[in-house]
Amino acid sequence: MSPHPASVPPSLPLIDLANFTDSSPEQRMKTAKQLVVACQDVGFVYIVNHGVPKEALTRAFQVSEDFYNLPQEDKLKAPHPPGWAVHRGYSWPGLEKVSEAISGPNDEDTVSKLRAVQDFKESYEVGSENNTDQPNVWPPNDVYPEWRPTMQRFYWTCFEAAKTILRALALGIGLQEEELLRLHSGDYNQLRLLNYPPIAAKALEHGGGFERMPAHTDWSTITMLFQDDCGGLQVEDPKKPGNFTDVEPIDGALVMNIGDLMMRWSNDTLRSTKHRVTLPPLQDRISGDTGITRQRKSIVYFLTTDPDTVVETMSSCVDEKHPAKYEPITQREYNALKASMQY
Ligand SMILES: O=C(O)CCC(=O)C(=O)O
Ligand SMILES: [Fe+2]
Repeated sequence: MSPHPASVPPSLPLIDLANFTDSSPEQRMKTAKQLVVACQDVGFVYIVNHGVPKEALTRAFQVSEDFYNLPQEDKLKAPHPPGWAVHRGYSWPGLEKVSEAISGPNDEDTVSKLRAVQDFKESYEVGSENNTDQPNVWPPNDVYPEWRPTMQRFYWTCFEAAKTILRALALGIGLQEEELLRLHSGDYNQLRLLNYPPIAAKALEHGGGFERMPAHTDWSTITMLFQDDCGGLQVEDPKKPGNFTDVEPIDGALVMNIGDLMMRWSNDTLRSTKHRVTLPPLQDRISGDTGITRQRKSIVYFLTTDPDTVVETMSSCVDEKHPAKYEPITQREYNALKASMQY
């Protein structure tokens, strides 16, 4: 698939961050406000000139590809620890979901094709080496020596770019420019390398609601997402719940979205919107006569604050008509609260 053609308007607002970094104070403020409006309306925005160098991104995707091409037994040498308290290392969800998805024509042929393509996604999560709450999990060095240094470097490359976004958001929402960044040391972010293996389209089509990744909101303050040119990411239309719009890949653009924590601190002014990953658009869906969809890769960078810093509702989002809806909270308390709501 070729990248989104320039003649077609993108499905989300698009911000050129060069208008924030290299321009007059008026232009900076205008861009910051545009970013905030997009985050209020949709909660999702394309950003170009985002500051992640193209070579660094190409390299991260290449190294990710090489890692996922390793034999499974090698990938499993860095397993995600059991349970959901720690988000590190390699996650291989197994075959079960695929077999659950066969609620359509349950013929032998379909089943064996599904087994051949295995699961919806695999992922690998990386944090800062300074985060003792969630120590990194790495494979032994001889498995793929490039993996660890490349991903460690890329983690911080993403944070550098994120700083500009946090500055623009703060300014646009009426805070001091450094106010949001001050809450993010960078040591509590999460880099997530995702691989969606080729899958028989039937697994999803007859699966009664199964997706490559089901609809969810992000737990982060903000998320930056880089996708390859496959497509399949969709965002819920905030005005029409249940309706999802394609977020087509745009060459050179990242997709930024607001997470639950930022929504809370902004007194629900900024929107944490549901999104999911489904099949690529119809024209790109099937490869050959086997009915197998393309592989998809994405790289996600979740930002969050330091776990024990108390964060109050942003002063600029509270007035007589809009009293603060939420108590001050730390990220650690917030995560515990969310987990208790889920179980
Ligand atoms: O792969 C994608 O495009 C989306 C990933 C995502 O939403 C997530 O990891 O939270
Ligand atoms: Fe997400």
